[in-house]
Parts: sequence; C-alpha cells; structure tokens
Amino acid sequence: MAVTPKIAPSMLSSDFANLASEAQRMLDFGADWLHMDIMDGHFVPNLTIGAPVIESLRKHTKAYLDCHLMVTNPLDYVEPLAKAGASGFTFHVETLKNDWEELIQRIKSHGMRPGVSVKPGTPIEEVFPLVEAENPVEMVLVMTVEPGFGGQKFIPQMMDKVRILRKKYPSLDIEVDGGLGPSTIEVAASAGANCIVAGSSVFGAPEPAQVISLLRNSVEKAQQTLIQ
Ligand SMILES: O=C(CO)[C@H](O)[C@H](O)COP(=O)(O)O
Repeated sequence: MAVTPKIAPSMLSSDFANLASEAQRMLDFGADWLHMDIMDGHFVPNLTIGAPVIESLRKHTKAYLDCHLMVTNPLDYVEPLAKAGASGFTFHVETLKNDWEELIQRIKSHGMRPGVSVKPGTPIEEVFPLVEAENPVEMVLVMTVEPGFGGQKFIPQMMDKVRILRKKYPSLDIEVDGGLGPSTIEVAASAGANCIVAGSSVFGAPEPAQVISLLRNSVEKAQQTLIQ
C-alpha cells in the first residue's frame, strides 16, 4: 500500500507574532500539516514554544498539528500537549531508556499519534523496536540536520536511514526535517520519505504554494516508482 504525501511547513520559520494567520496562509497554500517545533533549551540549544502556544493556535485552526518534541523529558509534555490540542507527538529516541512503551501508550491514550525521531548521529536501528512493538509508533522522523535551528544545510547521508526504513516498513510514515526544499526533495522522496517538513524554503519563497506543490508532486512521483 502506498503512503500519501504530507507536506508540513515548519512554523519555526513563521512570524510567531502572527502565528494564526501564518498557519492559515500555509493551509491556503496547500499544506497538509503544520509542523510545530517544541524545544526546551536543554535537549537542544534553543528554546521555542510549548503547550500554551499550541492551545492558542488550536483556537484558530482545525489543522493537524505535527508536534516535534526536542525535549529531554517527553513524558512531562503528554498531558499538557493533549489538553492544548496537539495531533501528533514525536519524541526523540535519544531521550529514552526503557520507558518508551509507557510513553507510546500514554500518547495514544491521550488521543495523539505517536512518532519517534532520530538525530543525525543516532543509528536508525534504535527505532526498530518501537516500530515493531505491539503498541507501535506510527511515524519515524529522520532528522536531516542537527535539531535546534531552521535554515541549516540538508545532510544527504541521512538518506541511507530513509532507504533502510522504507525497505523494511513499506507502509510506515517516514518524515524528514531540515534543509528540505526544491533542491533536496528529489533525493529524499526517492529514498522513500513521504512526510516533508520545510521551513525556510517555503516561508522564504516568493510563491510558497508552488514550493508546496513541487514537494507534493515529487513524493507522489517517487512513491509510484517505489511501489512498482
Ligand atoms: O526541526 C527543525 C529544527 O530543529 C526545523 O523544523 C527544521 O530545521 C526546518 O527548518 P528548515 O526547513 O529551514 O531547515
């Protein structure tokens, strides 16, 4: 079964002072999801938003809020984010010891969709048990830059991880994040990524709708080849 493209502008590149209108602008341009980067200033050297901002945005949109938790203690965020209206909850595998089963269970019981993310230096094998669990994650996010900041350069070597995942799990949602745009989408889509996070390439474009459409077309085309 082919996976579907999900184009998720990273709101980290938006004007936070006008978050609701920026979000609506991206949805009007054709975005499927809104990617929300939650950073605690500890797991990564940057501090962004938390549950109060998600709650404020939720009052203005019904869109899927794809929350990426770059935080040291993801368990602490489950209840506040669920109450705030988050849709997806993607935590980092590097933050866990043996408590991932409880974390996934709590994310699901709070009505959110669990995902797991890997930093560039983390072997992809570390997520296999979470994808194959009885109560599994439903998405793997392969970071294609060091997490923490927008506008960095895509690391093409991360595509090996995407290829391994796509071969092993044909119907898994595989997200890529960092440096994605018109010049890097072909390599990511042909490796098998179907959920595309893009910040500066979308927000910085004269015609963001054209970039979103190009990203979607690349994923659709690559998926047709991959399932043949
Ligand atoms: O998670 C992130 C940073 O940690 C951002 O989502 C990501 O970097 C997107 O920005 P850009 O497309 O400009 O690279």
